[in-house]
Amino acid sequence: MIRLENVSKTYGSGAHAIQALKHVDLHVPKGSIHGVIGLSGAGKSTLIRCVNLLERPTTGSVQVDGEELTRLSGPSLNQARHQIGMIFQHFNLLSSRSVYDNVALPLELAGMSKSAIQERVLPLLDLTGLADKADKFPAELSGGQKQRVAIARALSSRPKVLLCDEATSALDPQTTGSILELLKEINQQLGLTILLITHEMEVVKTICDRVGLISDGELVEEADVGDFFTAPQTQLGREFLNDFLELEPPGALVERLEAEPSVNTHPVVRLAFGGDAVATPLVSRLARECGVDVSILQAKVESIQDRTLGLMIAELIGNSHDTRAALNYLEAHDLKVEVLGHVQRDA
Ligand SMILES: Nc1ncnc2c1ncn2[C@@H]1O[C@H](COP(=O)(O)OP(=O)(O)OP(=O)(O)O)[C@@H](O)[C@H]1O
Repeated sequence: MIRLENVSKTYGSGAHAIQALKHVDLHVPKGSIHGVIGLSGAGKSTLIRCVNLLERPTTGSVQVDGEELTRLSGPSLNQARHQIGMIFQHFNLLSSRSVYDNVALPLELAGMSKSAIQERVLPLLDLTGLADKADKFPAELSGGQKQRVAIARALSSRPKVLLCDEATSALDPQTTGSILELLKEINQQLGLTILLITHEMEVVKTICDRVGLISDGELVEEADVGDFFTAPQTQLGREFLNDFLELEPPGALVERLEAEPSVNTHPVVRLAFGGDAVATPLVSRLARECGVDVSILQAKVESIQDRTLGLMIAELIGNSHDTRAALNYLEAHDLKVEVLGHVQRDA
C-alpha cells in the first residue's frame, strides 16, 4: 500500500546541507500497522512527511496504493492526498471550531452538502467515542479527546492510509493506551493501513506488526515486532530494547566487568528466549548437563503480542571449559546469548 524506493531528502544546500534521509526503502502492506522508531533527529518526521509529500523527497519514489506521488502536483496531488489521513503529536485542531465542525472541515472544503457531511461525521464521532462531545470546543477537551477528534477528522475523507506522527507522545500512558486501542480497532474494522513514527517501544509493542529502526537518516533494521523484541540485529536496536526492558546489569557489577576472559573469570550473560525455551527449566539443566552454577541477577517474562519472551542477566559460574560448554548449550537451544563481559571469580 505504501512503497518508498531509494528515498533521500536533503534540507538546504552547500555547506549547510543536512541529509535527513538516505536511500530509504520501505514497504507497508495493505491493512498492516508499521512503526518506525528512532532517536530524536534521526529523520522520523521527514520520513513520514515524505509519504504524503508534505516534504518532497530530493530523490526517490513514493507510491501509495500504486500511484506514484512524486509525479503529481497541484490538484492531482491534493486529490491523491485524500487517500492519506494524518494525525500529529499536537493534534492541530482549529480552536474556533467545535468538535463536529473540526471533523467536518475536510468535507466542507471538498464541497460536500450539509446532509452528506452529517451522514459522514456522526458515525465517525460514534466510532471515536465523541458522540456526546460534538458541540464542545478543543479547549474544553482532554489531550486524548483532542486526538480522537483529530483521528475522526483524518478518517472523514475515507483514506486508505493513516499516517501518525508521534500521535501519542503528548499523552499520559493510560490515554496513550486508549488511543492505541482505537487505532487498532480502526485498522481492523476499516482495513486501514497505518504508518506511525514514534520514539517509544511501548507503542511499537502494543500495536505494530512490523517495525523499522531509523538512525541518522538510514533505515538500519526492519523486522516483525516479535523478532525485533527478541533479537534486534543492530547495537541501536539492542539499546532501545534494553532501555525498554530496563534490563541492565547492576552498576556495581558493570564496574567489575572485563572485556576479555581469563582463567580466573566467569562470564556475565544476557539471555533472551522465546517459544518452548520459556517453559524449559534452564537453570537446573545448565547445572546438571554442563556442571555450571547460574547466579540470576535479573529476570523477567514479557508478552509481546502473541509471543512470550523470557529475559535474564546471569553469571555462569564454573571453570572456563564448563562455562564455554554452557554458552554452547544455550545457543544450541535457540537462546539469544550476549556475553556482557567477565568478572573475577574471587572478587
Ligand atoms: N525544515 C527543515 N530544514 C532543515 N533541516 C531540517 C528540517 N526538518 C528537519 N531537519 C533536520 O533533519 C534531520 C531529521 O529531522 P526529523 O525532524 O526528520 O527527525 P526526527 O527523528 O523526527 O526528530 P524528532 O523526534 O526530534 O522530531 C535533523 O537533523 C533536523 O534538524
